[in-house]
Amino acid sequence: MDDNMIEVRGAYKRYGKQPPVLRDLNMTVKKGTIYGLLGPSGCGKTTLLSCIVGKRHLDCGYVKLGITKRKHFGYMPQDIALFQEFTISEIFTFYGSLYGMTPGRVTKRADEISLMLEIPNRTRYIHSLSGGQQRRVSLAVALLHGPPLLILDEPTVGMDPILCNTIWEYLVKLAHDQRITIVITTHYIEEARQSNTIGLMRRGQLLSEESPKQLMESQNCNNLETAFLELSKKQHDLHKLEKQKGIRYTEYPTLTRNSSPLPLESDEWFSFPRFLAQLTKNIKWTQRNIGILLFILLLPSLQSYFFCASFGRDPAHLPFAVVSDELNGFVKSCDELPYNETYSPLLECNVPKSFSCQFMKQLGRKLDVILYENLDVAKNDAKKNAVWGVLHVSKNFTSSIEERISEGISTTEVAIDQSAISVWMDMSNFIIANIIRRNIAKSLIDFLQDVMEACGIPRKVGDIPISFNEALYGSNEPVYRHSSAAGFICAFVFYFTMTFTSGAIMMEKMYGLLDRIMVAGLTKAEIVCAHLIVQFVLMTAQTSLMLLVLYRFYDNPLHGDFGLTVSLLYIIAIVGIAFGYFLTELLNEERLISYAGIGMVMTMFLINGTVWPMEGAHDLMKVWTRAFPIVAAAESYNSITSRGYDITHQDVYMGFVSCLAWTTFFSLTTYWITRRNKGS
Ligand SMILES: Nc1ncnc2c1ncn2[C@@H]1O[C@H](COP(=O)(O)OP(=O)(O)OP(=O)(O)O)[C@@H](O)[C@H]1O
Repeated sequence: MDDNMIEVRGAYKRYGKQPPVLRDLNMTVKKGTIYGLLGPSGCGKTTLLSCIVGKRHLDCGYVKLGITKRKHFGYMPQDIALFQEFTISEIFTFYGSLYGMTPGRVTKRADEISLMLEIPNRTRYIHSLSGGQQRRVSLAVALLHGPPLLILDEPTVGMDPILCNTIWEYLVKLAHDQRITIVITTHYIEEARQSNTIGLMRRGQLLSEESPKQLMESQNCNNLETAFLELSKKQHDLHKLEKQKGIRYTEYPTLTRNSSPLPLESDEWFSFPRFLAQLTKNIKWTQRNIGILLFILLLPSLQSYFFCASFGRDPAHLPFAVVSDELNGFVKSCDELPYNETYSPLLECNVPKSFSCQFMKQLGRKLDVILYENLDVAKNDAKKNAVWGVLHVSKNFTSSIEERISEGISTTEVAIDQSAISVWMDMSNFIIANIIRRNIAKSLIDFLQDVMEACGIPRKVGDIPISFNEALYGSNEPVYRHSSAAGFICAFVFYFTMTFTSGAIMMEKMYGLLDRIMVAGLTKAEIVCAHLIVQFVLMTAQTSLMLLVLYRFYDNPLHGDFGLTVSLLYIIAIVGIAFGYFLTELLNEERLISYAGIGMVMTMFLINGTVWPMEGAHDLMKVWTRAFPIVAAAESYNSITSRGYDITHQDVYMGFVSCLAWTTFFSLTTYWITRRNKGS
């Protein structure tokens, strides 16, 4: 190994169940040399490099390196892998900090490399550069810290020949003067003439590893293209022969996943300067995307406002038809009554002239009463959805009610029938139908109490004989929104943190940014901590605004300890973050993560009591849904805010326990999937 910078022996690698990409591959790269790795598209060059830099595990075999630290790599991936919202200078500063360079050294190196690579003004943003310019910046990042080993995946694609030549001259000089080892892949075979060694790769194997001169001599030709063609033909003929003889090409070794260790052990698990570089980058990214930031900050409070302003309020202005036979044929409306009161011989007091008018007066406070003359026309309008229903009062309503009051149990059958109000209703909307029924019943009681009062009888006599005392929890006039608020808040805090986490991670993952910064030495712990800090600042701002809307601007109940309430929200946010990480590892595709997130939050709304109390669910559902993330937390939140319970109450602490359990589950599963993915 002393002389060698890279040794790959017996390397096998495949993705899932697909045919192997590397099979029994051996490779040797000498220190201080340029190794040109050539081969057709899809032959496995990038896969081999990703195993060398430790992005992936080999299935079998090993990679040995002559370096001991990640920052000894200078890695330029095939993708541009640069943060688009940053300037060239900021990119240099970021990577310089990861590599532990002083600001002065970063500037000095950046000046040198920028000159050689003709990098544009360093105040320019990456997104404003052409593809070729971005590629040059990407190469500059790999060269920045002057590492002893450079791994460059197609650095010259899309560059003009003069610049390509300059780059090659520079690389040759690096290898010769500074004994830097360079592995470079390229599709331009002739370009690789300047390498010390050329590895020709085909179908997951190296066909040869020789100097360009030896290679051409051994294949009796004077250019590398023809040499590669000759070797490919020989490999093809050999396979054909082996096939004819019934020899199987190579058995794929039976192995367990991740059976080969990564070539470099991780650096120290946490370095403060690296963490600070990542944190600064995250903060800058958030500042640069002010639109997204405002959206993230304001959406929860806006949703809270929509929730409070529209959800759970009693529906108002519901049109309802009334047909009163008392009026028809006598007067057309209550306003036309010649006088309001009359003496009732039965009750022996002055009572309203028409009880149906008195009843309508009460009903009109709760519904939009529309008086009809004809019952059929009213019913027809109800069928046409013009009114929510029809209420019919008989001709002798007033006298029969009087009889019911005065005669009590001796009331005649006729009076009982004629005092009954008939109703036909559109029952298609559960909530509206029940509210109307409640309003009609309440109006009748209020009207009867009015009559009692007119006759000097205590109003109470007209009430139903149930006394609803002061509510133990909540109010005697319950508001539907209050009972849904807990489920709403918990589900939203979970969803927003999950979305922000998965969005941030996927943004870095998608363009190879995450791989690149990890190859540069950043550890998962540093990435997670830097993310958590930004996430917690945002989450604090989001939650404060949300709480302000819910509890300051609107009267949602908050009877329990405020500190406990906020602690619960933070712990729910942690579950959201853990779930966000879990999804990014499990699904690895933004679209699928969005579907999963939306699916999860919709399910939550259905089973955490936001839409309907779970007391109405099937017995089996009641049991397992309690184990679902955030359901126990929503119950806990409701118990704290509506009932004022403290942490010693089972309903409260079970919410915390459930959140901790789910966080642990998501974290461990994410860790396991991450390790598994490295092997795939
Ligand atoms: N993450 C992945 N999952 C599944 N298959 C993959 C993955 N990455 C690469 N492959 C497959 O592995 C094979 C080798 O790909 P690789 O990118 O290593 O080739 P390459 O020689 O670098 O190609 P190119 O020169 O076009 O970049 C290809 O068939 C590719 O489709």
